[in-house]
Amino acid sequence: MKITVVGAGAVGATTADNIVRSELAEEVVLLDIKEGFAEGKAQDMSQTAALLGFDSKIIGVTNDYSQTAGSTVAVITSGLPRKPGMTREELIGTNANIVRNVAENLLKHSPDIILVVVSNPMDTMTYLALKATGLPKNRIIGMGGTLDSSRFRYQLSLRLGASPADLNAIVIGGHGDTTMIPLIKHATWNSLPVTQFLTDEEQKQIVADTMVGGATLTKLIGTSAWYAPGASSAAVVASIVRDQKKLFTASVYLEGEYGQEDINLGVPVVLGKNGWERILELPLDEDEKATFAKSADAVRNMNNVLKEIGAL
Ligand SMILES: NC(=O)c1ccc[n+]([C@@H]2O[C@H](COP(=O)([O-])OP(=O)(O)OC[C@H]3O[C@@H](n4cnc5c(N)ncnc54)[C@H](O)[C@@H]3O)[C@@H](O)[C@H]2O)c1
Ligand SMILES: O=C(O)C[C@H](O)C(=O)O
Repeated sequence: MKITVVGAGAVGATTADNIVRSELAEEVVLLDIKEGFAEGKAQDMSQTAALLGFDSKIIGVTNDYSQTAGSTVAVITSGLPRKPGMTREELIGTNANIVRNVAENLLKHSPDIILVVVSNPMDTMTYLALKATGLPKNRIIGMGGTLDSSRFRYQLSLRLGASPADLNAIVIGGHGDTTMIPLIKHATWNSLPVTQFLTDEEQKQIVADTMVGGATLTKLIGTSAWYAPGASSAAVVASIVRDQKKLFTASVYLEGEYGQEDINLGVPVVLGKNGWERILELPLDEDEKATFAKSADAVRNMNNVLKEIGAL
């Protein structure tokens, strides 16, 4: 099996590193547009094999899509990251054309490919990849909710003094500072509702800190994060290539689910060898439904920009 990662920058390289360490495929292809960059990163990672004991091969290529031929999955991380003070949405002008071009090139060489889109603004980039390639909806997956849910579990773990692994908590909606929806009423600590152990004030703070998780790191680091994004992308790939049927929040094309049409938005899905295989409809209360509809409106406005800038 072959897995391709496009973009050998912070997130792409970390994703590839997690994939080879976990031996998710015999061959991993890392592709970047910058001459020699992916080759260098791939060589560096290959030199950890003797220490870490993995057998996966990783090769780096400069914009040569013929080397990606026959990939089962590709993760698209190419494009600009935000700088402190920016929103993810401000990246659309540069990233839309990059993502469109990359998705089309991947498909030319791997007609059965499943695409995992990471580049921001992620929900809109996922929608663009779907519309540009015409791939069946189940084979286009936006990675954002998996990361946001992991950050949500981190925030809960800090307040509760609990292990993040004992916490079950998901974030649905858009992958934006104001569009994500951490579902605290549905979150559990080994099946006990976390709301039993937290004041209203604490719950509000956890939700707010989760929503600005990416912005907080961008301010601290000077560019956006990569360790948790890379681990999240690799976890999504693992569930697909190992047919694990794990439940993740991912940005998928909605056709009536959650009251939404013609939009990619984060909802709980089962990920397996066919891509996203099933959407789980959660029983949302009226407040949550209204917040989800508002999140959809904001993402739809971004999708409309694709036409204005000629990307769709
Ligand atoms: N969805 C998420 O949860 C999530 C999480 C983190 C980052 N991101 C997004 O991922 C993207 C990458 O972030 P990063 O920190 O790795 O940035 P980065 O600048 O470190 O890496 C991006 C890489 O893309 C490459 N690139 C640009 N155009 C290309 C093209 N046409 N073909 C191939 N490669 C190309 C660049 O040369 C660069 O190496 C950003 O848009 C960022 O906002 C999303
Ligand atoms: O915050 C960003 O811009 C990058 C990414 O979407 C993240 O959440 O880390």
